[in-house]
Amino acid sequence: MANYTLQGLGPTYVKKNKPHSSDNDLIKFNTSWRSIVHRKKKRCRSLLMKINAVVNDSTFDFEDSDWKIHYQDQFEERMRLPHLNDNLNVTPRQTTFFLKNRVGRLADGIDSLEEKSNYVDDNDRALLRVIKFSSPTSAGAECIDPYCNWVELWVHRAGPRKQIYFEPDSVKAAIVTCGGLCPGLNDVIRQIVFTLEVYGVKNIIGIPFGYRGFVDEELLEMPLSRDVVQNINLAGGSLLGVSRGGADVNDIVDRIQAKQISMLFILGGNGTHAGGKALHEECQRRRMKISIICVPKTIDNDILLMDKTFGFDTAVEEAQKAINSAYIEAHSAYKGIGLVKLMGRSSGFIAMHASLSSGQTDICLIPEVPFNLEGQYGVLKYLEKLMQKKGSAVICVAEGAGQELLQRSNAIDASGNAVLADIGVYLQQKIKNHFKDIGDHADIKYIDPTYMIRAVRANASDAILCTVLGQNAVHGAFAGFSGITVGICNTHYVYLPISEVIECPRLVDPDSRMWHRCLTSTGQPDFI
Ligand SMILES: Nc1ncnc2c1ncn2[C@@H]1O[C@H](COP(=O)(O)OP(=O)(O)O)[C@@H](O)[C@H]1O
Ligand SMILES: O=P(O)(O)OC[C@H]1O[C@](O)(COP(=O)(O)O)[C@@H](O)[C@@H]1O
Ligand SMILES: [Mg+2]
Repeated sequence: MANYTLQGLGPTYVKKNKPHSSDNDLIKFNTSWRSIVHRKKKRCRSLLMKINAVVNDSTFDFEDSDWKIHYQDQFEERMRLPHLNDNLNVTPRQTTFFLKNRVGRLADGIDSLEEKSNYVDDNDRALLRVIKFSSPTSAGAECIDPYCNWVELWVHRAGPRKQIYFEPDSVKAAIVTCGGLCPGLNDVIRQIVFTLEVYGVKNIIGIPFGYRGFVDEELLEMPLSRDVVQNINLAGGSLLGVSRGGADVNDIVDRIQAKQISMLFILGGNGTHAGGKALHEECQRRRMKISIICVPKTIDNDILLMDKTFGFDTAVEEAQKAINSAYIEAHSAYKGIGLVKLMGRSSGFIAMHASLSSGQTDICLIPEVPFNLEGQYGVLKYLEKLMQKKGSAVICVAEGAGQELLQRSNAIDASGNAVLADIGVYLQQKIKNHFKDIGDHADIKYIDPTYMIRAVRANASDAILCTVLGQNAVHGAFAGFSGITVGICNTHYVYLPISEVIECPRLVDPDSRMWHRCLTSTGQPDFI
């Protein structure tokens, strides 16, 4: 039987034998596998891409009875959490974070307290993925080998450890919030401060306006305590302020050294995480005893490996309100079309989820799915049909959608992110002109709720997520980790190395069940 090689994944998959198959089956199987692989390779949108990156540059022989073990070993190595002990000789002490249980009343009327062992062991793990796909053609399948064998992949469980690597008395902790706003920033700041104080930390500061707050002499650090942060979760925004762009890594580390910061909590998205990783590496190079812990923040939900980022749920809830308004406007107008543009520079999660939750979107356009405006199968023709059939229509478009239709400016913002052309205004104009050209009437109501969906305070579900992430960030720092981020994977809270979550933005997978559910709900066809 011929050997065959599956390429294009980074690693080379060598299959020597396939039991119970003819060579013809092999070729067919190979082709379908390859096409899946190619579709997935183009965009770094799936867990599979992440997993395959694990075995980059290596050849996997799936005939080797131990291939799973090798694969898992490499995965474990990749998910290993950087620790202060990697290049410093630091000894731990017993934790100062106690969970006390009231067990009874003593004779003198005083409660007796018992310390419970509710700590997380460094060897505790959470399962990264939980579906066992029986074939590469199963919807949304993420397979490692051509037969889609089940491979358990574990990541590190977050939480308080019995041993800690800092004396709380001598800790100076700093918090900084970078990038754009996101609901829940204040909730995370608040929980970090609370938890630090429970450990016994007294010296806590806030760095104003993102990374630039380290180096701009005019920006003063803000002392933080339970009293200061007590009610900040009642408002949106960030107590500390945010910014894009900013400062040189070396300058920031100089300032960290000068300020004698020993724990740094960085709240931000993929850009911020890239900065956090660079800061961690520079601090390591200088052999500084500092824990740098990131907390992923973005309404776009574009961070790899995690179920979701905080702020996303709230943003979707707000976005849904805009879609509801667009529907009411469109439905009440004579031949009304409601058009809503939502954030999502490279990922369409907000548009997809808001369309699903509102149930009122007829057309959802996201950056991950190309579409034509003109032509027999284009959006405009479909819109004509909708108007004839229903008398009104609602379109939800993500800001990064259809950029190829627009003139690019090559402009970038202070952080180096591309400044996108306005697809909302462009669509509004195109629709208006189209209906005029065909001699029909269309009353377009355009809503751009951009900043309204992220300036609000966190909803209940995000507030809980922020609480857990904020607390776990502090536990991670005391456990001596540095260069890590906190997240939620399959409903469990975990620590991940920063490098693993920012290789590329997480994207909506057009082959996923979620996108297909969105299509089922809107009823829209392919626009290609
Ligand atoms: N590759 C990088 N290395 C170091 N710092 C970065 C990098 N990318 C972005 N930053 C910094 O991180 C901060 C936030 O980045 P930005 O992309 O605006 O937001 P987000 O973190 O939400 O993606 C900015 O101060 C920016 O200068
Ligand atoms: O106007 P700003 O502050 O640059 O924010 C706009 C950007 O905010 C986002 O919603 C989120 O971006 P970040 O995750 O980088 O903060 C992008 O989709 C959008 O392009
Ligand atoms: Mg970003």
